[in-house]
Amino acid sequence: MSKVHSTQTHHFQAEVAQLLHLVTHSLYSNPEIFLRELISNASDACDKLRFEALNQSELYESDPDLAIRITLDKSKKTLTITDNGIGMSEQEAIDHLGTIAKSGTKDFMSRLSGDQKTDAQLIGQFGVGFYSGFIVADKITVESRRAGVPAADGVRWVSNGTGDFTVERIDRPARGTSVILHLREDAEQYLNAWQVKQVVNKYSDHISLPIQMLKEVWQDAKEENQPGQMVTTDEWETINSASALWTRPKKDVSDEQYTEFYKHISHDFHAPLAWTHNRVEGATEYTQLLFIPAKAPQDLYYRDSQSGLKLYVKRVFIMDSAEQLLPNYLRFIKGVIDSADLPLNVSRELLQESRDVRAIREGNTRRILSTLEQLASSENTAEQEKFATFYAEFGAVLKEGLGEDTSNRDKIAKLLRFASTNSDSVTRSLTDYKAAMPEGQTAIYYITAENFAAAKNSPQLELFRKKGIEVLLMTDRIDEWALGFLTEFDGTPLQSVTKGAVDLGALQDDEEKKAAEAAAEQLKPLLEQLQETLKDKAKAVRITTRLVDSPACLVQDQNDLSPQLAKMFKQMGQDVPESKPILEINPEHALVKRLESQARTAKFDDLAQVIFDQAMLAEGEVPADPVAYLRRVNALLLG
Ligand SMILES: Nc1ncnc2c1ncn2[C@@H]1O[C@H](COP(=O)(O)OP(=O)(O)OP(=O)(O)O)[C@@H](O)[C@H]1O
Repeated sequence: MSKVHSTQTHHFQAEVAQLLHLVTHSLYSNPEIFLRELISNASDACDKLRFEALNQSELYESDPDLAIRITLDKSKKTLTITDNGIGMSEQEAIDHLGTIAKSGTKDFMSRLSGDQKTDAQLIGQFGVGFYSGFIVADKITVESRRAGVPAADGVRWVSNGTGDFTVERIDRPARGTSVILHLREDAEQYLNAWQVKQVVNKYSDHISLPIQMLKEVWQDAKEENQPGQMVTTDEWETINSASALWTRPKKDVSDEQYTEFYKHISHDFHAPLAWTHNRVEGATEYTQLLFIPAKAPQDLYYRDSQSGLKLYVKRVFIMDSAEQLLPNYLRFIKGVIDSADLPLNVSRELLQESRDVRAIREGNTRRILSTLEQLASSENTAEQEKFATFYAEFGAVLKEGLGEDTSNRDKIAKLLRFASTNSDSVTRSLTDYKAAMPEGQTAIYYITAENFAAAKNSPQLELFRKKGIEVLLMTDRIDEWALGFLTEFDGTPLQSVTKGAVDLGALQDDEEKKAAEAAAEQLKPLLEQLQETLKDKAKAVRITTRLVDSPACLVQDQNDLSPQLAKMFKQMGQDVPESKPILEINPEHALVKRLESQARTAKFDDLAQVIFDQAMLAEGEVPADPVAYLRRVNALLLG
């Protein structure tokens, strides 16, 4: 008894409809990319089947040889891409071919300018996955059956790329998916086998599965004076190299092929900045192909952001995002690891405990850090620019490594770049800083602040400026936390200029020190009165030599958290002990002198509070009671 199946009509998700409109109404500078996209999907579907079949070999049914086949039908004007991968159920076809799940798509859509030419170029680079079929087809039929379900549970999905699509249940004995493109008149060149082979060669040669087409042979004319012609035989021919790209020797892989491969595994539409490809031998054997992307993904800082390493075991795909193979601070790296030692049925839990995995992780880390070091120290401008791009995108993440990866701390520290009082751009390395240190300077000085302006104009830098001592300006949120782990670089201690009392050692002459001591003695009553007035706000009040133009500044006790760090921890939901800053005053400043002269008057209180609040403002912080601050300033202005 044959079942009657109804055809249902569904609407595309709004973003899909928008994308389709774009695909079908733009001019295509690069229509051929549809093949790359559809072959990539077919290859992913085969990888998924292989993985699911590791524990369920019956999913292979009687068809274990995975392949992608392209067939051309000149009379029907169709090009069909068939795979015997995982396939789709009816619901999966509705969900996956009617909505967009891809993470980069929103970003992509937001870049569209409305100008057809520029947008078309963008599509050419980015690819729009399955929907790129509509660049060349005015109708697409997808027929599919999921591995392991009966032939009667096949699905047919049809759309002409406007607002909706239909789905119906069909009988489909073959497992996997066929994407049938009904070619537009202006895309009939893709009925030509030679042309299709060219495109496959260009974009999809790295695919490790065989991509097959029916072999064509030359046939002479049967009658004299008639032209000969190419005829299609019924023998399948593999048209790509069909070996996994990472298994090939480096010299046999071109930059274009590496780039295409990167785009295939990362879904990134930018070319990678750099890659490193090695076969590692020894106690743990594996092949590593690691890419450094040019652009940070949007989810880089999300707790559940996915790592980008695919794990293969002896060329069998095992899993995506094998986060155990890289430390967390290198989570932006994409690539493939193919291990010769791990068991095929390795699970995420097993990976956690494996010695081989630890060795692979360490090997990967070393490689990435040395690749970055090469870019950073290169004489070649293009390479230096690559490093600058890398640093702008991923520098803050790299700093997490100072806390996470003690064994590579020195290597990471060498890669760090900062702005400084001598350089507005983030290009100063600790090595360069050290090399330029004047004699007598015994520490690397830095300041952390909310933003560049607050760092650069901080009163704490006045003395350093006066003495011509360079201070590194750090404005990444993570800096203070990360630098807490870097107490020294190449034997020289790092010292925050906002922590503890200022001690420039040999750089400060004895006279200055003596003058400060004398001032402290003389101003003792003032300091005591200030301390009493500000007891709710300041932990201590003391004289400083670090100020030149400002009356006062705030510093932290050597072991206290800065307000920025305290704020960050609080936002993360952690308990932070309350710590008050220390107010340091400049005995030479006219306002401090005024304060001294008003010591026993009614104005003292207001003046003291204003000086404290202004020191807050100079840090980029808002006074605890802004209205009271304004009232006091106004009273002083009028008085
Ligand atoms: N040949 C196929 N076999 C099985 N599922 C497929 C196939 N082609 C597409 N799909 C399903 O449809 C989804 C959407 O495909 P689409 O190409 O639009 O995006 P994507 O594959 O997620 O991203 P990208 O194209 O960047 O790889 C896929 O994630 C997959 O689940």
